[in-house]
Amino acid sequence: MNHYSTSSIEHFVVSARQMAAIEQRIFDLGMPVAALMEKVAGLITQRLIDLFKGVSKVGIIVGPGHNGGDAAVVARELHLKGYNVAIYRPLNKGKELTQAHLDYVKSLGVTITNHLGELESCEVIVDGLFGFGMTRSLDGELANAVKTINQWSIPVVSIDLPSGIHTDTGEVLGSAIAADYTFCLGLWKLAFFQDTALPYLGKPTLIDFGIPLADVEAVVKESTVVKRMSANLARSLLPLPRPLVTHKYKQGHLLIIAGSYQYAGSVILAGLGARKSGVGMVSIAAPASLKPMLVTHLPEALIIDCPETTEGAIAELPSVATQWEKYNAVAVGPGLTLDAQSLLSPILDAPIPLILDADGLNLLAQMNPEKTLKSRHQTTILTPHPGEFRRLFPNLDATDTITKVQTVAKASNSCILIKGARSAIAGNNQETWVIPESTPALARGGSGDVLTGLLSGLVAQSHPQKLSPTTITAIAATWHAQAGIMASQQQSELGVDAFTLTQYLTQFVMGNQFDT
Ligand SMILES: NC(=O)C1=CN([C@@H]2O[C@H](COP(=O)(O)OP(=O)(O)OC[C@H]3O[C@@H](n4cnc5c(N)ncnc54)[C@H](O)[C@@H]3O)[C@@H](O)[C@H]2O)[C@H](O)CC1
Ligand SMILES: [K+]
Repeated sequence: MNHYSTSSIEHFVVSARQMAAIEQRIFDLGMPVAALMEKVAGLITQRLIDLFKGVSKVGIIVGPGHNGGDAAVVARELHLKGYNVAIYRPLNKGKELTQAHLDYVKSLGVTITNHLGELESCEVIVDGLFGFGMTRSLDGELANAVKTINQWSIPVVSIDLPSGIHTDTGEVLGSAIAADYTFCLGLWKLAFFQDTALPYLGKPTLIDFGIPLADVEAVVKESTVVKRMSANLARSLLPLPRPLVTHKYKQGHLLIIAGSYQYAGSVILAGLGARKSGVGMVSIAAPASLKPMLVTHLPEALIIDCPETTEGAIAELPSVATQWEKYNAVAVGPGLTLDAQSLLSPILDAPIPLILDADGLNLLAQMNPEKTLKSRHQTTILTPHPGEFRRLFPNLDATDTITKVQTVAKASNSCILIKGARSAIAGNNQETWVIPESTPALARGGSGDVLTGLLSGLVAQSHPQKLSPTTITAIAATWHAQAGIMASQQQSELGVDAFTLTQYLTQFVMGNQFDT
């Protein structure tokens, strides 16, 4: 673990297999299974009571495994507190502990039915059908029940995961409960950071039931660790510290190679993103005709005029733009167009960190990306959206974003960020990060250019913490997403144009209203 604080429960993201192993370790050390279930269900019950004040009738769905066991204990506790509880149990079989809880709750007089209709008059439904033990697709009657519940307008709280969602990939297995709230138990599961699961999760929260960190680290250190870059964690690492005695070139010199006559604004947006990163110096290599405009918008930047093609793309780079010893990082891509064809090859030889986005990625897609990237001797960071990613790696056999970034990072010896509602990042050392929040307001032209500039500006800065490029990329992605969230809260989703976004970047670093 690094010296900064990722060693807390909320920063780990586990697979179903890892969760089961952690749980097993706890049981092997002497914790009784039933005691853990009791503890977890007590916390779930209290959160339900706090969330749904004034509610009196609660429907509880109890599945065959321990997810159902949790739900049965919740049913008992709510009944004892005076709630009107009805249990829907679609499958007659069940694990022993689950069955024991059901037998007891039945003896207390709680209705247990296999007719879903009896829950239609409930004010809240608790989904304990399946948790991380779900392995097979839902079909037949179970799938129909899930569809019916989704059609009702009764709020649904899922225990651990919405039933039907694959714990790791976030895929819908046949059909899935569309929850309003999901209480994730103990540790965040991978599904919470997969775009496919998002429409089903509702508002996700973690129920920390006191898993000792030592048990988590004992299990996840051997396999791939996935970490969650929360807003608070990103903010604790920003701004990158500057020594008291320094000068602009010691704070990093970033070269941005971007722009064309057609996409002139992309250079400005990348430049504004870089400005907000705190980087010491920015040089911009762009088509010569853009210079007056660039000087107006980015007076602090050094503009390197590039000869243009007839279409207004960069035709070639002047020698000053390839004197790599002058720069600490180079960002390539925004607005280049595919006319800037010959540009990329010499840049790929640059012995400094390279950040590729947009047309930088599209140009790379034409030149055997995996092999090309592998031959580089310095850090390479790619920031594709899913479309660009597919063009780069069309034959990749992986369904979910987290596996995709991990697979490609390893095969290409690079750091990959796939941008989405939930972005994921992996580095060649298999360090993996997920970004827990974003806003659809960021799905807007120019927003990616801002991220490119911001990220590249961070990469160019030397800093005593020596964060890995993968960690830096995760920080930039969270910073960008949180600035978007802040902008949309204050200006509505309509107000989050790329320029406005840049104005919220500093506010995120200074703000204290984010507690995720
Ligand atoms: N460590 C924790 O976080 C704790 C978790 N608890 C809860 O336990 C579940 C996991 O329990 P488990 O019994 O392993 O799995 P499930 O409840 O998800 O159910 C598995 C059960 O269902 C069968 N099954 C799977 N798919 C299907 C299907 N399509 N159709 C029919 N049956 C299916 C499978 O064969 C199993 O029998 C976790 O999520 C938490 O909610 C503990 O209570 C506390 C600690
Ligand atoms: K569930």
